[in-house]
Amino acid sequence: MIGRLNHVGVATPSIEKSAALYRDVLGATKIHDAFDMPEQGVRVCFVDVPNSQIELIEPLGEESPVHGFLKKNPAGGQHHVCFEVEDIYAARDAMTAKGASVIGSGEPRIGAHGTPVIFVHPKDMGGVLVELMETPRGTHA
Ligand SMILES: CC[C@H](C(=O)O)C(=O)SCCNC(=O)CCNC(=O)[C@H](O)C(C)(C)COP(=O)(O)OP(=O)(O)OC[C@H]1O[C@@H](n2cnc3c(N)ncnc32)[C@H](O)[C@@H]1OP(=O)(O)O
Ligand SMILES: [Co+2]
Repeated sequence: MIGRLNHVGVATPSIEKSAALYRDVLGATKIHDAFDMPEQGVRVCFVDVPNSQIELIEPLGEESPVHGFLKKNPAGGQHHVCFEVEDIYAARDAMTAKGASVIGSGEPRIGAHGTPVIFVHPKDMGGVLVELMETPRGTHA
């Protein structure tokens, strides 16, 4: 069911500093402009790597889901992995049917690439927060 690894989410207290790390130390050549997603409580910046991306995420607002993570990991760290799926509703129903907890109401929300996403709780994913994202139309999974 899961398709391509779309991105690895990395929480950071400073997108600016983390972007400089990926550019100046790791040699990333394409750092996209950061943008706010108030409805998701994050500021986001994508760093291109061959065949995938790093998604730098900074908390936005007091209710941000990233706040708790940074309290435990003040320097930031690997936050989630995101896989592409063909049909987000079918993926959601499959997760629920297999006993994996879909976070929130279960209704997919629009993610950073403009397609619907869900999150599956780390307690059911071997300790890894898993994001499932519907593949943007016109691309392959
Ligand atoms: C959607 C826009 C963008 C995109 O790509 O499109 C993004 O990806 S934005 C990413 C930020 N948004 C989210 O992460 C939404 C889903 N996350 C959540 O709802 C929460 O972060 C949640 C429920 C995973 C954890 O909530 P909270 O931190 O309040 O819970 P606890 O601190 O009590 O943690 C419970 C339990 O889970 C472990 N945990 C927490 N975060 C992670 C993580 N990122 N990876 C792995 N494990 C995590 C935590 O250690 C606790 O474990 P325990 O053994 O019970 O101590
Ligand atoms: Co993500």
